[in-house]
Formats: sequence, C-alpha cells, structure tokens
Amino acid sequence: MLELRIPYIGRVHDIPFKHNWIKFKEWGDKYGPIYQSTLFGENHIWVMRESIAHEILGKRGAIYSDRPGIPAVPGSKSEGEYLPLLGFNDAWKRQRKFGHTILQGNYHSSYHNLPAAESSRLLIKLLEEPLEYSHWLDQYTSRMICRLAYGFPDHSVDLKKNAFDLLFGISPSGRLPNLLPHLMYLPKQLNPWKIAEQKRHDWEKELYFGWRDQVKREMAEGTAKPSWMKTYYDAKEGSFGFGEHEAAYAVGMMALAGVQTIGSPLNTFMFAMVQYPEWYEKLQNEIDSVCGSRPPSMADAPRLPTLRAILKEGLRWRPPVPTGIPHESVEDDVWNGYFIPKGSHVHPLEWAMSRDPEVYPDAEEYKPDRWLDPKFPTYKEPLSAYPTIMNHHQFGFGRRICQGMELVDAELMTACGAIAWGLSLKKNDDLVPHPKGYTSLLITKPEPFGFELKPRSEQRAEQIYSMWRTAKKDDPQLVSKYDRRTAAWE
Ligand code: HEM
Repeated sequence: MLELRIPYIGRVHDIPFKHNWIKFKEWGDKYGPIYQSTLFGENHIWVMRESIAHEILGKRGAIYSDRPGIPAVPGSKSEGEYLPLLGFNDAWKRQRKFGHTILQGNYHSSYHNLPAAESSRLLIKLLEEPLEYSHWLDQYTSRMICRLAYGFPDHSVDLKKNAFDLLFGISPSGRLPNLLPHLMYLPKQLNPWKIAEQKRHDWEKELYFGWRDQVKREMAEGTAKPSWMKTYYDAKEGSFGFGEHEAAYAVGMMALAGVQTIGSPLNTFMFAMVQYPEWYEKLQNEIDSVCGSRPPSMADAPRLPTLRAILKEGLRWRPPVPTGIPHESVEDDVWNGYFIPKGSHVHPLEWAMSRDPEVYPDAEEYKPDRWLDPKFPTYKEPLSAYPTIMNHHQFGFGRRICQGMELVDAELMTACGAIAWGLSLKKNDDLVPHPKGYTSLLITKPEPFGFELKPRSEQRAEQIYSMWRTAKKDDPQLVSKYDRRTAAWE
C-alpha cells in the first residue's frame, strides 16, 4: 500500500494535474505491478502488466465490467447516453449489440471507400495549409465518422467540438470536480461546472437530435446515403431494443468516439516520422515497391509490414489513452492472494503496460523494429498478418474492449499510407520526443510542432492533384465549405 496517505483523501495532493500517468507508473515501479490507494473515499487499483489485466478484467469480466461514474458528468453511468461510460446495465448491452452491427458486422464492405476518398482530400488540405496540419488530421477523422454515422460530412466541425467538450468534461485534468468530486455538491447557482455541463449537454442533444432528424428526412425523400443512423431505421422496429431518443445518442456517441481517438495516433505518426526520418524513408521505399504510382489501399496491407509496424509502435510509444479507461468491480474478489474490494476503480495503466521491460526492451525508444525483427520478444510471424494493431492492449480488456479497432486500422493505414506515398516531411525545429510534449486530457496528442511539408516530387504532386480531381467527380461530398470553425457554438 502507498505510504503517507491522508485518511479518506489518500494521496490526491501527490497527483500532478498534468501527465498523471507518469506518476502512476512511478508508483507502480515502487509498489509493484498491482497496487491500490484510496482517493476521496474511493478505492483505486492500478494494474501495470497486460497479463494481469487480462486475468482480472478479461477472465473475471463478470464482476469487472462496470464503470465508475464521472463526477463532472452526472448520469454518465445510468442515462443511456454514452456507451463507453455506461454501467454494466441493460442500456450498455443494447448499445453494445448495436455497435457490433454497425462496426463489426460487415467490416470489409461497410466503409464505402471513404478512407481512400477522404485521404485524397487530406493530402490536398495538408499541401494547401501545412501549418494547420493538426486541424486537417482531425477533420479527416471527423468527416470520416460523420459520413459513416449520418451519410453526410457537413457537421464534422460541430462533431469535433462536441467530442472535445465531452473529452474535457470527463478528463481528470479537464473539469476540476473529476479530481475533487465534492465540488459537485455545491448548489447550481454557485457551481460553474454544473452550469457548464448543462450547457454542453443541451447543445449536444440539439446536435444529435438534429442530425438524426436530417437522416429521417433524407430517408423520406429517398436521398439518404448508407449510414449507421439509417441502419437503425432500416431495421425491423424494435430489433435493437431502444427507441429514437436512445438511438440519437447511440449513433452520436459512436460518432464522437471516432474523432479525438484516431486523431491522436495520426498526429503521433507525423511527429514520429519527422523525428525519425530513417523510418519515414524505409516506409516510403516499402510503399513505392508495393504500390508504385498509387497510394496504398487496405488490400495492400499484407504486403506493408513496415507501415503496420510504424502504426503499432506509435500506439505503444505514445498511447492515445495513457491512463487506460477504468472498470469498476461489483463484488469483493481475491486475485493471486491480493484482495480487491467491491466498488474498486481498476485502471489498466497503459503507460506502464507499454513500458513493461520484459515485453518492450528499451521501452522509451521509438523502435518499429520490435515488430519486424525476430530478436525482439514482440516479433510474430507471418509478417503478412503481423504486426497488427488489432487487440493491442491500448484498446482495453474483456467485455469492455473497444469496438472501433477495425475502423481505426482502416483509417490509419489509408491516411498514413497516403501521406508517406505523397508527401515529404522534414524537421525544422529542435524537436525533442519528450513524453511531456503531449497534451494532458484523457486522450492525448502531441503539442503542435514545426516541420516542412511538400510533395515528394513534381510528378507526385501532379498525381496527387489528378487523383483529387477524379475523387471529387466521383464523390461530390468531398467538396465542402464546412471545414472551418464557423459552427453554431461560436
Ligand atoms: C486509436 C483509437 C482508439 C483507441 C486508442 C481506443 C481506445 C479505447 C479504450 C481504451 C476503450 C476502453 C476499453 C476498456 O474499458 O477496457 C475503448 C472503448 C470503446 N471504444 Fe475505442 N478507441 C479508439 C477508437 C474508437 C473508435 C474509432 C470507435 C468507434 C467508432 C470506438 C468505440 C469504442 C466504444 C463503443 C467503446 C466502449 C466499449 C464499452 O464500454 O463497452 N473507439 N476504446
């Protein structure tokens, strides 16, 4: 157990507001691969090893699949609105089943060629405004998911803002009551966090209901494109077990889940490729030899192990969710002689798992080779299938494992493949790959950094523009004026 604890409060005073995952790992290095502490009367357990997390959260999923409530987002467990935050209840079961249908049911056919089309747009936007690279990477993820969810990209700017607001609302380093829960007991008039959450929630409801109703209208007019919302209405009434109110949230939440999350490894990809040009060169050589004058598609994935290794190493080196997402236990339990009381918040500490020295030698080093060279413990054959990001521990454990992995794979492979195929990136700042050069919310990404971006050659520039002209003709939704921050919230 941790020393110097204040009864009830625990060691809250020792937890830094920023990059708290680094402190949690330091404690784990000192106290062992599983340790616990009370924070404001709640018991918290941190798990530092992937194998232990599988044992507890996976094999004993029947008692470890609940979620802790989020103090600054009242009702997060119970109101049937945010699938990843729901308790282990009926709404979670219903929405998880719906998630399976829309995300995993027909993986290979369900993305409607969107990653390739939107990647073509991304290249153009990056060339037009390289300094805004992070905005365009996020726009790529937001447009992709908006189109999948509703069949139109027009609200991607609002969705991105909505995703950021919820992320801020649920992050320990976002709204203060997530660290000091008792603040939420203040009456509403004296409680800026309650007022902010009410405002956020009202705006979100307006968005989700509005987008749902737009799909309904388009369905009635016969103009609706395939989408998750349409899938809900196309199904036999009642087959998902929830009505239109919950459907608006089930689709809205799923859309929101795909914005900041994928944005993080996309930004890390740029950061790593600028920082480690030798790997960017290897990647470009691989893509040139496999694809020649066209960018890679998902069908090329078996012949692109270097691309897969770079993406997987990015997830490991700079995990998008370094604290992991906690599960809550619903019964007392003993694991390997270690008592875990009912109601514990169990944190699979991704930052520590991805730095486990037995699995990842020289863990602080960026080494895609660890997935490609037989001398590393993580190497696995055949290289046509491995490495893969599927089921990486960053996607969580047991019954609450992430439902979006295939989509993440498709978006990252296609966008990062297109960037490496088309663009030259060059460091122009004193970049230091320090772990604290990342933001501190629950989903983290690199702070802005400077680099030079241009087409790899004149010929490649011509290919990029010609590809874009064809893509626009085939898919008019690619031309959109809704790229800027002109949304309702301004
Ligand atoms: C790099 C991108 C992503 C990362 C790193 C990520 C990570 C995670 C993590 C850590 C969890 C919690 C797992 C647990 O509790 O054990 C989770 C849950 C979830 N993710 Fe993802 N995710 C990503 C992208 C996506 C996308 C694109 C979608 C959907 C479009 C998605 C949908 C979900 C859902 C629905 C859950 C909740 C599952 C549940 O609570 O039952 N995720 N994700």
